[in-house]
Amino acid sequence: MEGGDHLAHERKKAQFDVEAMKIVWAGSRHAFEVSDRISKLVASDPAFRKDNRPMLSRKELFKNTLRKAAYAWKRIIELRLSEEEASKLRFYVDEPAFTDLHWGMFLPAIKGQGTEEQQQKWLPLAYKMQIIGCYAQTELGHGSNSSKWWPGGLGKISTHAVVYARLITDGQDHGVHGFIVQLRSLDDHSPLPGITVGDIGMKFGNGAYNTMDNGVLRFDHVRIPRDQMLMKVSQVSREGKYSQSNVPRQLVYGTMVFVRQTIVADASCALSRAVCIATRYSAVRRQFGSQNGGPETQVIDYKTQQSRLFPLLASAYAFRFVGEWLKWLYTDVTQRLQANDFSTLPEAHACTAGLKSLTTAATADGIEECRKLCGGHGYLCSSGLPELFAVYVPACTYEGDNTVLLLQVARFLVKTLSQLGSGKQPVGTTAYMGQVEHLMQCHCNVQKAEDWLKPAVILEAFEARSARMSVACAKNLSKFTNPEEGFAELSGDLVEAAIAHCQLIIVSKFIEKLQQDIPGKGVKQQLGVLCNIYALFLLHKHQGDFLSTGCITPKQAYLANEQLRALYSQARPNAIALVDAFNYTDHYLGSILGCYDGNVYPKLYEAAWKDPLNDSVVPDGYREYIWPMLKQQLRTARL
Ligand SMILES: CCCCCCCCCCC/C=C/C(=O)SCCNC(=O)CCNC(=O)[C@H](O)C(C)(C)COP(=O)(O)OP(=O)(O)OC[C@H]1O[C@@H](n2cnc3c(N)ncnc32)[C@H](O)[C@@H]1OP(=O)(O)O
Ligand SMILES: Cc1cc2nc3c(=O)[nH]c(=O)nc-3n(C[C@H](O)[C@H](O)[C@H](O)COP(=O)(O)OP(=O)(O)OC[C@H]3O[C@@H](n4cnc5c(N)ncnc54)[C@H](O)[C@@H]3O)c2cc1C
Repeated sequence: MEGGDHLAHERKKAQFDVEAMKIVWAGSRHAFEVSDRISKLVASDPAFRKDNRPMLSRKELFKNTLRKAAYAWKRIIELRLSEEEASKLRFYVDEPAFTDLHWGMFLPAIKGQGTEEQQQKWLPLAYKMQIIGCYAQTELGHGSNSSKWWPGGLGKISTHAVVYARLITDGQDHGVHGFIVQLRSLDDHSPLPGITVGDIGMKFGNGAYNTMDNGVLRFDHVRIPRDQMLMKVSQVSREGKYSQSNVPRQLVYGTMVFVRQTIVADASCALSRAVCIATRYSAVRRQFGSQNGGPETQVIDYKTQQSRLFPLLASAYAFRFVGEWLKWLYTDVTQRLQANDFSTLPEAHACTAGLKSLTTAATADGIEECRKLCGGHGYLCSSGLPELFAVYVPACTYEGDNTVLLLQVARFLVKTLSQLGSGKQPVGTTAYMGQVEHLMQCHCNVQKAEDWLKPAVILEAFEARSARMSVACAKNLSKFTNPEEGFAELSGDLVEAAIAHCQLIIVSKFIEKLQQDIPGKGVKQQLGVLCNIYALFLLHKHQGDFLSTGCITPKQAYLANEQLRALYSQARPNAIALVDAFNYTDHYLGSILGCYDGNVYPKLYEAAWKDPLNDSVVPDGYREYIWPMLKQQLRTARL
C-alpha cells in the first residue's frame, strides 16, 4: 500500500473522542490551541529542520544551535509572542540550548532569591536578552571551592551566571549563597579578568545534548560587587555585617524546586513521544502468526508487546497528570511563601525531588524499552529513539542525582513519622500516615480479579505498602545510637520506602483526576483503563514489596495480574488514538517509525539513500585501504 493513511483502520477502532482527549492531555482548550498553533509553526519552518543533527560535527552542530536560537528569538519578537507562546516555541524547536538555562534557571533564580531592587535591575536585561545567564552550582570535585563544572550555557555563551559559593565574612563561613557574576565582556565576549571559562567536552550520543555548551569556570581574585549577592534570604551590609531575613535558609535552593517541577512535566513529554513512536510502529509492523492465509499478525497484538508497551502508555498519562498537580502545588507554595507561610515548603521539596527522581528514571528506561519494542529499526537514528534517549538520560542525574533525591524524600518521611508521636497530624501527600495504625494491620479484601478495579482497594494497598515500608525503616533506625550512621546503613531500604511513597502519589493523583468532570465520549472510561493499568502494573512489578509487607496475599497478586491482562485487551483498540491524542507533529516526533500516516517502509528506504555514505557508490578510502587488501588476497590465493 503506497501513500494514504496506513493507520486509518486503527484510528477507526477508537472507542472515544480523540479531539476531547487532546484537550485533557494539553490541560485546557487554551493550552491545546497554543500548542497546536506553535507546533505547526515550527514544523512548517525549514529553519528548524533537525533531521541532520546526528551527522554534524560538534562545531557545526553548536553553530547550528546558535543560529536556531537567534532565529527563534527573532520570530518571537516579530510575532509578538507571549511568554507562554515563546516557551512553547522553544519546546517544539526541540534542541537543548543555552536559552533553556537562561529562561529556566537564571531568571527564576533572580526572581526567587533577588530583592525587589535586584529584580528591577536584572530582570529587564535578562527578559530582553541583553544579558544571557546560566546557573552555576555543581563543581568538578566536592566542596564549593574548586572549579565550577557542568553548568549549561556557561561554556561558550553566557555573559552572566548565578554562581553558588560560600560566603565568608570576618572569617566566618555562612554557607552557600547565590551571586550574580558577569563572566564575559558585553562588547567582544572575551572572559573578564581573572575568569577562565570553556566547554567541558563531548557528551553521550551524536547530536543529542552536544548542542549545549556545558562549561567549566574558575575565578582568580574576582571581585563581585556586594549588591550582586542575591539578598532575599540573607544580606551583607555595606559594613560587612551578615544578617538573615525571617525566612528559611532552604529558600536558597528554591530554583531547584521550580526546575524539578518542570522536569516532571517534561518527563511525560519525552515518554509520550517514545511511546507514540513505538505504538504506531507496533501497529504497522507485522510478523508471522497469520491464520488461513490472512495477513500476518501486527506485533501490537502480541500479549508480550502489550505488556511492555501499554504500561508505558499509561505511565505517560500518569506523569502528565501528576505533573499538572505538581505545577499547582508549586504555585500554591509560591503564593504561601509570599505571605510568609513556609509550612508547605518541606512537602513541596520532597514531592518535587521524589517525583523528579521517579519520573525521569521511568522515562529513561521507557525510551530504551520503546527502542527495543521497535526491533532493529529502533536502533536507526531515523527512528528518533537513539537521540531521544541520549538527550533524555542525563535527566536522571541533573537537578540532583535520582538516588540522592530519594534519600531526601526518605528523610522527610522519617521526620513525618517521628512527629506523629507529638500529635502533629500529617497533611497533603503524607496525610495517609495519620492512619498508620489502621494501615499497619488492614487486610486487602480482593476476592476476584475485578475487585482490583475499585479505586479505594488500590489506594489502600498502596498506602499500606508505603506506610509499612517507612515504619519498618523508622523502627530499624531507632536501633542505632548514631542516627546518621543508621541512615547510611539503611539507605537502600530508605530509598525503596521513598519509591513506594512517590508511586502512591502518582497513583492517587491519577485517581483524583478521574474524579473530575471530564467531557468527551468515552474519554473518562479510557483514562480509567490507563489508570488501572498503571496501578496494577506497579503492583505486579513490585509484588515483592506488597507480599513481604503482608498488604496482599499471593492469590490477590495473581488476580491483579489476571486483571492487568484484561485491561491490556481493553486498551488495544484504542492504542493508536491514545497516542494521536498527544497531537505531536511529525517534525516534533522526528521519527520515520512514528510518522502519523504509518507509511514507514518506503520512508526508511528513501532515508537510507540520503546518508552521506551513500553520496558515492564507491566510498572514500576504498582505493587506499580496501583495494590493496583485495589485491593482496588475490596474490596469496594464486600462491
Ligand atoms: C521553562 C522551564 C524550562 C526548564 C528547563 C530546564 C532544563 C534543565 C536542564 C538541566 C539543568 C541542570 C541544572 C542542575 O543540575 S543545577 C544543580 C543541581 N544540583 C543538585 O540538585 C544537587 C542535589 N543536592 C541537593 O539538592 C542538596 O540538598 C543541596 C546541595 C541543595 C544541599 O545539600 P546539604 O547537604 O547542604 O543539605 P541537605 O541536603 O541535608 O538539606 C538540608 C535541609 O534543606 C532541605 N532542602 C534541601 N534542598 C531543598 C530544596 N531545594 N528546597 C527546600 N528544602 C530543601 C532538606 O530537606 C533539609 O531539610 P531538614 O533539615 O528539614 O532535613
Ligand atoms: C547534562 C547535564 C547538565 C547539567 N547542568 C547543570 C547546570 O546547568 N548547572 C549546574 O550547576 N549543574 C549542572 N549539572 C550537574 C548536575 O547537577 C550534577 O551532575 C548532579 O547534581 C549530580 O552530582 P554529581 O555529578 O556530583 O554526582 P555524584 O554526587 O558524584 O554522584 C555519583 C554517585 O554517587 C552517589 N551519591 C552521591 N552522593 C550520595 C549520597 N549522599 N548518598 C548515597 N549516594 C550518593 C550517586 O547516587 C551517584 O551514583 C548538569 C549535569 C548534567 C549531566
